[in-house]
Amino acid sequence: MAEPILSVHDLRTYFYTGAGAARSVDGVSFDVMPGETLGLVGESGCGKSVTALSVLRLVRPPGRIEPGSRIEFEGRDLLALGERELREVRGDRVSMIFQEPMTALNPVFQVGEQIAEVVRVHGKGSRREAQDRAVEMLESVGIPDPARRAKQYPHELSGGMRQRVMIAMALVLNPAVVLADEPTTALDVTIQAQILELLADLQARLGTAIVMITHDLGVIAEIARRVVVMYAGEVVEQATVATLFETPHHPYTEGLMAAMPQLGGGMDRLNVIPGTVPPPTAWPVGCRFHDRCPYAWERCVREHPPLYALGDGHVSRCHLAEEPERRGQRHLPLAAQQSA
Ligand SMILES: Nc1ncnc2c1ncn2[C@@H]1O[C@H](COP(=O)(O)OP(=O)(O)OP(=O)(O)O)[C@@H](O)[C@H]1O
Repeated sequence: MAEPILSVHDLRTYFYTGAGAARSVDGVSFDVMPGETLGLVGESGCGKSVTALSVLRLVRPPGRIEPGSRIEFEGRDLLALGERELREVRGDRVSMIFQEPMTALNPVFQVGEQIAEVVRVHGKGSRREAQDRAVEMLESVGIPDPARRAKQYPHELSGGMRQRVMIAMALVLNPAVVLADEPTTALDVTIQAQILELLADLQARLGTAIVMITHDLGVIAEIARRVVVMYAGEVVEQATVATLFETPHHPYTEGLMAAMPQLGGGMDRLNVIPGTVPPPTAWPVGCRFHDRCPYAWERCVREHPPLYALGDGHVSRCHLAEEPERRGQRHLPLAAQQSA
């Protein structure tokens, strides 16, 4: 079996705010294999973005990656690298695509120049070569008339085009891993499908591993092979996409699935998981999902579940792994529903 290209091990990223330590990422581990697409899914506030920012060490104070966390990339410990070595990895070997290209692109530079700059900063070509490379890249992300578009400013492009520019920028140095943080959320559905297709196509051509961060299981179903489900700063389930969709184990995953719009399902109200993600300064004791869980019992309030192995790499942070007969029964009042 191949070695992972990226290994995140027991990652803890805390923010030291006035309200106490926000344990936004709280012991997260997962591996990314070369060339694969791994989905990272969960509701807003579960710690997905902070996980990605931590991998690139872009977390700023009052945020801090806690001692004991380990991030290995191509066999090197990213958390031990000096600033210079880190800059060589960032953008070159590991890059990121952000949700909102308007904030990630510089409004006062032509888009071609911005892509060329990435090439130059990493010493991968002269000014001229970098510009040619930028135009080539714009063409490969499906931008028509790329030489002309390269001379335009971000505000002159549509949202979908800007996202293509971001993708071009993230891929120009042919990185081994791309962290894509909700890259299609701000786009309408048709453009969203085109961008996902583009990413899948580029990945097949370039062999890049993609970590696709999203709150949308539909996106995961379309593009990923394996999926990591996050809740309240932790991994709560991990499986192949096929296993997760056929036999989800964690009640949180079940809830996310029930909330997915069904094809042809009309305008019926979607099932939503009752309650909200608690603030990271006050994760519940026991299972962090217990007050929103349809099956929780006393043990869930007391005992924080470990990641139970269910076979074939499927893991779930739920005591149902040991007491499956409890599924379908509710033993505690559903606090969030009562207060609603
Ligand atoms: N700079 C910061 N200071 C304090 N808390 C922060 C900071 N950045 C993130 N957090 C907190 O960390 C938690 C996790 O945020 P994160 O953005 O990773 O969630 P997410 O799952 O990616 O959600 P979203 O999809 O909304 O980005 C949130 O509760 C957020 O408030």
